[in-house]
Amino acid sequence: MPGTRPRPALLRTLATPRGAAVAAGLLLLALVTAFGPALLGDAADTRDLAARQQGASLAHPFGTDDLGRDLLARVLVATRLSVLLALGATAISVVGGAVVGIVAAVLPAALRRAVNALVDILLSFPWLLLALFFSVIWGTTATGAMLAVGFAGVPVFARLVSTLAASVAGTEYVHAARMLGSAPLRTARVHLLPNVLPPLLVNAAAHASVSLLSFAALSFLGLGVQAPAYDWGRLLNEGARRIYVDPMAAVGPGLAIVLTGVLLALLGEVLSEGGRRRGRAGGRPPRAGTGVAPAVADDAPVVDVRDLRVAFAAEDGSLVERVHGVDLRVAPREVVGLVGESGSGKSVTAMAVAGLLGPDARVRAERLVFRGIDMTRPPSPAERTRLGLEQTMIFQDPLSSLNPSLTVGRQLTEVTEVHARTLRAAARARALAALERVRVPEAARRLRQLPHELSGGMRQRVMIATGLMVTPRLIVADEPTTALDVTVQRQVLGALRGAQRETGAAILLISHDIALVSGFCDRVVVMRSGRVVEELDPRRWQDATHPYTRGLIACVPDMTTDRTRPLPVVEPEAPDDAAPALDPGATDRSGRTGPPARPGRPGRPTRKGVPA
Ligand SMILES: Nc1ncnc2c1ncn2[C@@H]1O[C@H](COP(=O)(O)OP(=O)(O)OP(=O)(O)O)[C@@H](O)[C@H]1O
Repeated sequence: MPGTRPRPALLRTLATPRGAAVAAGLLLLALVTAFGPALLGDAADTRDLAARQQGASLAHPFGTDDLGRDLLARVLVATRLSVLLALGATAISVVGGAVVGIVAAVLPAALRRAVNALVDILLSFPWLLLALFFSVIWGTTATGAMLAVGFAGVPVFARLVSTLAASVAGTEYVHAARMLGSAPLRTARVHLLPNVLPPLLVNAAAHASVSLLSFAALSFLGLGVQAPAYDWGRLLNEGARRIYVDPMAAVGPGLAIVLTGVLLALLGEVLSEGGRRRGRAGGRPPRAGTGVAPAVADDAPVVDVRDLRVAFAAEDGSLVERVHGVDLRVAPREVVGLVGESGSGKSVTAMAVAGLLGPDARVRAERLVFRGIDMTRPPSPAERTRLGLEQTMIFQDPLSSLNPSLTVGRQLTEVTEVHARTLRAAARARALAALERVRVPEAARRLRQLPHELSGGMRQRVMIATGLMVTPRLIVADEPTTALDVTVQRQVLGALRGAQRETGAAILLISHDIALVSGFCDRVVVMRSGRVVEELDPRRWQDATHPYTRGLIACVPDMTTDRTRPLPVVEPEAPDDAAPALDPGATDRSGRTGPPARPGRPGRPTRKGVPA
């Protein structure tokens, strides 16, 4: 219903029949665990030699044991020890695995490989075998068995956490948070944990079921809980001796183990279902914040690039240059279009300007300056803050640019928290105004929603709204409308234009669509194979001199185009085999010096269908 807040995903999942059954089962299990020993302790321990080894009856549904004690009462009382030991073992596995996984993720590559290799070796052993091995080390006590089962599960979670941490750490939004100067602990808390925790919890619930079974197995073998204490494994052991005479003596504790195991496994599925309902994505959150006084004169170029060269390491370790000496200047408030076929180096050029190329990129330039900041070297903390406040990036896929686990409002207000320490209420009011200005309907409700709950066009407008949280000097829009239909494209471009007028920012609009760029930009820079081939005034296409530009323009149909004939095609360029590689003095974004230069082959084709 419009205007009402949607129920959290987990609540919606619990409202399903399976969710409700799991919730009821967990409640029952919790009640028996909490109150079983107090309510049934006497019945479970009262000996009645006259009634020893009885079969199932109304008075004793599971029968009695060797000393005439009621087996149903004993199974119920054993719930506490069985469940708590399984949960304890699971906690050891999860915490131990998380520590090993996170430490492995931050270790230098060689050590990380060593830890991962050890984890792989441990994972290749059958789990119960590992548990038996550890139980010999820790001794045949209940605590020893808990430690054994717990430690046997550590490699499982170590592998899971290191994989999750590595995948989240490589996302655009974590990269952006680092660029904003967010402290490592804050980045871990705000971006890593919320994305790593849900899959970790899902796996922990499912793993608790395995721990329960393993624990029962150890106790059954006499390696777990020792007399006079008892858990389900021990009761099963005692009952198994009489299984052909009184089957219920073994079936009773067996049922308790199986039902609880199924319940915990279903809990994992319900949590996982809740996670799926929330949707998933990766990406980069907005750069936002409050305006700061510009550190350079307002009429100085926003972007000043001369002879920019960017290379990446090929698989054989050689460096392959992808951008070969690009010159680019963007004046304040200027809207510059960067067009060219796929792989022509548009995005790499823009990412170099924004300082967002990863450590695998080797950047060299005579000049690579964003508003007085030299982008060829790592920024100082003050420069990092300015970059966070003065640049806004809008990518093609907003779903991958927004943190899937944070609400729209939280992401819009992020930088105000990091840099400006604005009060949360003030930041939210600003975020609401920003959403309204880019015409996001029901802005107040949208602030509370997660990115996947918005349409593609709306997400893109949220990205543009992030630019309105600050006073950006440059908005880099990398194919911002490619994934959208034509009507929504117009709305998004309108929002972008509005944001530009309001903030006075310059725009670098990247597109392979020369028709779109010509209607939007003051100037168009045409790129091919990592080089700028021509710069044009979009109102004077007829002045284009380069055959490639002329070819691109000829491919755009107009009202006079003969629809019976195929559109012209731009001929592909010969592969750039002779691409020069960087010299050893080239630096990557972290200031490291590059390896010796060696020429190599470009890895991607340089041509894609020219836009119609
Ligand atoms: N991290 C990387 N490692 C290796 N090569 C890369 C990397 N990033 C980009 N490249 C290469 O650099 C070249 C330019 O890529 P870029 O993404 O800038 O092209 P583009 O013009 O933006 O194309 P598209 O429109 O398809 O995005 C391509 O050959 C690409 O394969």
